[in-house]
Amino acid sequence: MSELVGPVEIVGTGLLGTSIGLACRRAGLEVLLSDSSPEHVRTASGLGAGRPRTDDDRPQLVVVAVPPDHLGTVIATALRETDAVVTDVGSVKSGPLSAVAGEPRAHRYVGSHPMAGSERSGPLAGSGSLFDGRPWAITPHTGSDPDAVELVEELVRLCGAVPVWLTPAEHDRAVARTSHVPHLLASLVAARLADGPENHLALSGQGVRDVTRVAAGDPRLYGQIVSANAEAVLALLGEVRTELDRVIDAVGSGDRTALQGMLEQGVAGTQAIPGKHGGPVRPMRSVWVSVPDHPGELARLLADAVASEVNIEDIRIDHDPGRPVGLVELVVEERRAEHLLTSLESRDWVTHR
Ligand SMILES: NC(=O)c1ccc[n+]([C@@H]2O[C@H](COP(=O)([O-])OP(=O)(O)OC[C@H]3O[C@@H](n4cnc5c(N)ncnc54)[C@H](O)[C@@H]3O)[C@@H](O)[C@H]2O)c1
Ligand SMILES: O=C(O)C(=O)C[C@]1(C(=O)O)C=C[C@@H](O)C=C1
Repeated sequence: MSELVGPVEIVGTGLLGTSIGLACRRAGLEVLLSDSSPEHVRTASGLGAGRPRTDDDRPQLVVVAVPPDHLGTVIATALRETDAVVTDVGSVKSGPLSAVAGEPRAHRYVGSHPMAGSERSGPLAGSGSLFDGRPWAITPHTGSDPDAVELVEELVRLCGAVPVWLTPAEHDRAVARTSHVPHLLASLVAARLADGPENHLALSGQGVRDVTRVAAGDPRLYGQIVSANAEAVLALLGEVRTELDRVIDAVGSGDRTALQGMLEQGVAGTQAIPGKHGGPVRPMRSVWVSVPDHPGELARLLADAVASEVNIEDIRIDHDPGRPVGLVELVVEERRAEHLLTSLESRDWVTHR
């Protein structure tokens, strides 16, 4: 049984690399940082994600967190220049594997992919709690050393994530469905807003923000991700095209039954997404609270929610700078929502039922 004692080297100190560095430091491991941008290494070090790697360092585990186009080269270099186990966190797994397959050192390589991130890039977007409770795919290849797989599993658990084992090919089909096609469709919807008249855009509510958030991600990064998974993405885009034609027909002909059938499939899709911790979906409900735009009010609301002994599963803040009051959405288990509402109201919060 291999034990992760460090040092852990992180190549690529952007959003993902810095977040992993912070999580490893939190667990007391020594973390070595490198990046083609010295400025990113400086920033990540300053944030407490580790220290710059030197030539004398001997990492136990190398985590490659560079953009997809560079993964293969950087993984191969790490295998050649160290004795370490090497993993990467790239969003597509077949490409990096084919870059090292057949190499004598490939037994030390185990691919992985945390299903956590953000529409932001770079070290300043990093967070040590990014992976808490999130699925993190581990995708060993047939030649992966079992000790190397165990070490990567330890990294995943140490970062607070939940390991999910898949083959590289199955992983790529899975993320085409859960990440890459959703991203493309979010971009298509968001693009319809770019030149929208101002008085139309003034009516942007939470719905359009929910549907388009990921579309703000770096186009260069997502261009590389989607291109690297073209086959699986294309198969699903073909399905979407067929369905889009059906929607156009149903709306155009006023076929309410067909339209409703399509919307019902959408409801079924949202219900198929597992709960945050990987278990079955627990019904959730949003509790809306008005929060005055004064320093400390949000902290007071959260303290009152904690005092109500209700677990907050998610929180969103809708704050229009022109308004003196922000609207905070607390997402809680449905069965606890009424208790939270009553408890907050008894503490003089204005809720929206
Ligand atoms: N953004 C997400 O939500 C997310 C989530 C899971 C996995 N990923 C994957 O993680 C990887 C990193 O993504 P990110 O969002 O952290 O990107 P990022 O742009 O924030 O960081 C990438 C870092 O890699 C550095 N870099 C680029 N080429 C390099 C090279 N050849 N050698 C060393 N450093 C190099 C860049 O300077 C940058 O600091 C990608 O492969 C991506 O597919 C991203
Ligand atoms: O939460 C987000 O912002 C993300 O887009 C994260 C997300 C995802 O689609 O779930 C994006 C790409 C990664 O490869 C993994 C995770």
